Amino acid sequence: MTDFSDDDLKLDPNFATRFERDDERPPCQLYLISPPRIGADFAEQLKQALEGGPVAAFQLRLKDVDEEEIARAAGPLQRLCAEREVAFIVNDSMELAKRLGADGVHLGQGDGDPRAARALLGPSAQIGVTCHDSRHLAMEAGEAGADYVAFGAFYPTTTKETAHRPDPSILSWWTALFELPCVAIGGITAHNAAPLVAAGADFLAVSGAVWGHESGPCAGVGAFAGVLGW
Ligand SMILES: Cc1ncc(COP(=O)(O)OP(=O)(O)O)c(N)n1
Ligand SMILES: Cc1nc(C(=O)O)sc1CCOP(=O)(O)O
Ligand SMILES: [Mg+2]
Repeated sequence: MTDFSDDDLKLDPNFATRFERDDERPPCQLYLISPPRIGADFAEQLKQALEGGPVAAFQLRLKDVDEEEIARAAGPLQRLCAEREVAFIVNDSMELAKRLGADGVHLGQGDGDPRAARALLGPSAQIGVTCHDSRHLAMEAGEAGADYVAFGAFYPTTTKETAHRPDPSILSWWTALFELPCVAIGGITAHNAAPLVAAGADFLAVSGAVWGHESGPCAGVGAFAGVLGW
């Protein structure tokens, strides 16, 4: 692919200010991300979260946890998701996604090639790719067969150290040009999500605002009702 810089790709200066959601696209949906570490009661917390409102996908994102432990934790969570038709996505490892029979995998820039994931997981797997604040990375991911591209971190977050801070206009730019869904991630709460929805995010990926909600994860999901129009 031709190597454009992201500045080359900002062809229309109006993209910087055009925050009008394309009515042809499906409504923005919620994509839950697990906390980086979970306790024995997490299946109950996930159950409560899924009672709070419609959730399209759940990503098991455990950090500094041994793969066998992740596999043991996954079973009950995967069953809860299957019962509610919530896509169960594994973070980081296409091999673990294969082993668990997950619905898909989320790959960061250092987590492997989406083409290899497709070959391993098959045509129906949902493969997502982190694209930070880069139009170029997003187009590369699309060409490599990703099912969604993820931009972030839109807001400060304590869930993870982040080095990129895209402007919401990247979502408008993406949705004006491509049908492939885009995910917004990073520090998203029910209170700051509106500009991302207006800019065209197909999914809001959220962790801390749900698991850390003062009234629990059911209320944490429910808080998004207004901004997501449930
Ligand atoms: C939906 C979604 N978007 C981005 C990420 C971040 O992935 P990555 O860059 O690999 O960082 P880690 O999550 O592995 O710390 C994600 N997990 N999910
Ligand atoms: C996992 C992750 N990836 C990010 C990125 O920018 O790629 S930000 C992030 C953390 C998401 O959790 P919270 O909703 O608590 O901020
Ligand atoms: Mg990763």
